Amino acid sequence: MEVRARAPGKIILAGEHAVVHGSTAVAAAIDLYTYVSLRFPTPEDNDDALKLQLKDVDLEFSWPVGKLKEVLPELGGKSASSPSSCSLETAKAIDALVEELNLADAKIGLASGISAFLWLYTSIHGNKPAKVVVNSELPLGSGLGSSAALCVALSAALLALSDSLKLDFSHQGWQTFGDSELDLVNKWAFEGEKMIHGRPSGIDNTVSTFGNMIKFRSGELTRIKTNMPLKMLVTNTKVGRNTRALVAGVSERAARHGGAMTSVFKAVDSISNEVAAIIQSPVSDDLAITEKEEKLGELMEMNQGLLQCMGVSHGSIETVIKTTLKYKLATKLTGAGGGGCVLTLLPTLLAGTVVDKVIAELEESGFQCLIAGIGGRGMEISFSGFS
Ligand SMILES: Nc1ncnc2c1ncn2[C@@H]1O[C@H](COP(=O)(O)OP(=O)(O)O)[C@@H](O)[C@H]1O
Ligand SMILES: C[C@@](O)(CCOP(=O)(O)O)CC(=O)O
Ligand SMILES: [Mg+2]
Repeated sequence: MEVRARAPGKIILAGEHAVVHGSTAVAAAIDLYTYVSLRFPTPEDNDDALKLQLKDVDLEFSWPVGKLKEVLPELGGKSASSPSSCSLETAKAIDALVEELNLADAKIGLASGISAFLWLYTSIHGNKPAKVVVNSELPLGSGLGSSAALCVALSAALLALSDSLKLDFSHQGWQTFGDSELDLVNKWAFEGEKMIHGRPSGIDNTVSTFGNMIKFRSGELTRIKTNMPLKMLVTNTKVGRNTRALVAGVSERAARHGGAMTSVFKAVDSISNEVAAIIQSPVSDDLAITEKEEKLGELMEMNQGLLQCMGVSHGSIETVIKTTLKYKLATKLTGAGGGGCVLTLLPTLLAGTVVDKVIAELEESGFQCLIAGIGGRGMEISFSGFS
């Protein structure tokens, strides 16, 4: 009896960080996924532990259910159908469990992901023994939303085997949920994101759950239908960073310079709305597409300038911007910044040889490039071993 769930990463086309402060942002799912499989042991397995295997970082953890009952006794009988936030007291108890794992300094960033796992698992399934395996096609901690993809895939797998969803176990292959079940997954995933990011806007878990392209503002999503081909080069600077710290840094700057930062966030809001309008407006011919691409490129550059004002750019990001500018291509960071991934708009009529040259030059500088499919599927699940 096993369920497998997958959830995509994302790119933010406009509005990261400002979206935390109430501005509009535009995001799209990408075709790189995080997978979570969940299996409950049979009585013959004689297994009385909750096990978590994180394949990407080659780590495995095991908590005897007796220990979970002792440390998190109040989580035994929570309702999967009503997502709730982790209390301060429970967060402390979970932190203590994670501290006992003695993670190496280089892997300390994983602690928040493991805490999110423990919170989501015990909230939905109490102290039941299980084996959970996680693996991802996304680079972790690089701005492509691996934290949200993890929380969405985890919530989907946990809910799929809970009593609160009625699902067709006999369905072969990947299937998605109805809108109200997707909503429930999204709400639980947001609670997980809170444990990882501190103060997430909810855009990453929402686009990972529902897929496609979305406009997002103050917790509300509007689906966007693209009316133009959109090709982005994603460059991973491979500079590690931490979303929680970057989000907190922007809030601190906003507290120091309230008036200026309010204007910055307002400008970003206008940029995001204009980006969404351009993407959705109908196109008649190649000339119209070129015009739209030029406007999008300009808006990306403006957004990047404002992200720099927020203090989340980085030398490595500036190097990518300078390199792509030589080819007259527009670039902005995506996600939390401070390193991580950068987006470059690839116009439809741009020659393949130019794209190859840009990629070669970026990779010579030690960066890693990929062209991801944009606006695809959201979260899905698949059952195996049911008869
Ligand atoms: N596949 C995974 N395995 C283990 N931890 C993960 C995985 N995906 C995400 N995480 C958790 O999410 C954190 C990265 O989240 P974050 O800093 O928000 O960057 P991003 O969401 O852009 O990848 C990791 O440090 C880890 O705690
Ligand atoms: C910076 C922010 O806008 C996006 C963070 O994305 P990521 O974790 O860097 O993939 C934060 C948020 O919206 O929750
Ligand atoms: Mg994240």
